[in-house]
Amino acid sequence: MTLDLPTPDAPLKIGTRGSPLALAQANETRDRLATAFDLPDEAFTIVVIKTTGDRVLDRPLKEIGGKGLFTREIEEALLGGEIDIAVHSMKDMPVLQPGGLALDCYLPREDVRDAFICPAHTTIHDLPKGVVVGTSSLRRRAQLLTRRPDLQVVEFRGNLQTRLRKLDDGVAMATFLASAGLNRMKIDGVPATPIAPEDMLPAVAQGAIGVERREGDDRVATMLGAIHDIPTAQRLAAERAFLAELDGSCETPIAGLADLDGENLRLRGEILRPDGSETHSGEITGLIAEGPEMGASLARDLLARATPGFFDWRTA
Ligand SMILES: NCc1[nH]cc(CCC(=O)O)c1CC(=O)O
Repeated sequence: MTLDLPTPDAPLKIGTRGSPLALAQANETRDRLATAFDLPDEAFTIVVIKTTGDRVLDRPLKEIGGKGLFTREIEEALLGGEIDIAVHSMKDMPVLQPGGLALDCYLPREDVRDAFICPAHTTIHDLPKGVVVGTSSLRRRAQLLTRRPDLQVVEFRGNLQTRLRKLDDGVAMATFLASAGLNRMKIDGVPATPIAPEDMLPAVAQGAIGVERREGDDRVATMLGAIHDIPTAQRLAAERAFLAELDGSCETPIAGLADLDGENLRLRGEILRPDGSETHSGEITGLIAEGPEMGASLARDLLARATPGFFDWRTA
């Protein structure tokens, strides 16, 4: 069977959000496919799609709510045939995809760590008492307040460039960003200090890019198979099973990270109250193949330790 490869006249259409980070991820996907199949860049087109999350910038993410805030419109374009593949930050992806779509191609994972962004200090412990830190992530807010309950947290929406400008303008003294985003955009001069996972456990799937396709699109499935990274898939299988058992999404204070060591996988997980007043963390190690069961089991273990009302804020 010969693979019907895209050409400049019939290019493969790559759907993505329009932020600089999303475009860097789409370009990386294109470059990997072009290299794998020895194709020119012109055999691909990048189609930018605006999502609800991109459109609504004046409200906190948790208020807009709903799953797939950054993905729904892109998935609709995929189902409608306007694009052939969709490139996503796996951190933003719900654990289940809509019917008719498959998300089983992952690029090699970038740095998983959060970075502390602050011109004046290198760790959260050096910040003066009571100063303002900006973040729109409930997880980072809760993890910060666990360690520094004296600090003030303000909502920080917008892409990386917008957030850095807010620091310059003095809206906050520090913020957090995923190291992966900084590395992928190759921007220099950002006052960033990576934070060890022991000090701040990252979000489930942080640093991983997933490429989604239509179910049954065998041509695209074969192409994506050539750029798929199995270790990343093994780690995400455990992390996303952990998330699924907690019924969480990107905007709940949940952290999880799997690492591989030979045949073994170690999964660390953490759940928090948004104000940092209660956290439960744990870890589990086993065979890589058992990652999904380990994820579910660690989640149940943490849930069993949560005091009554731990998750009530979600429906409040
Ligand atoms: N929720 C936004 C989002 N989704 C993925 C990344 C970073 C890149 C990644 O984790 O792969 C970011 C921004 C950030 O956390 O700084």
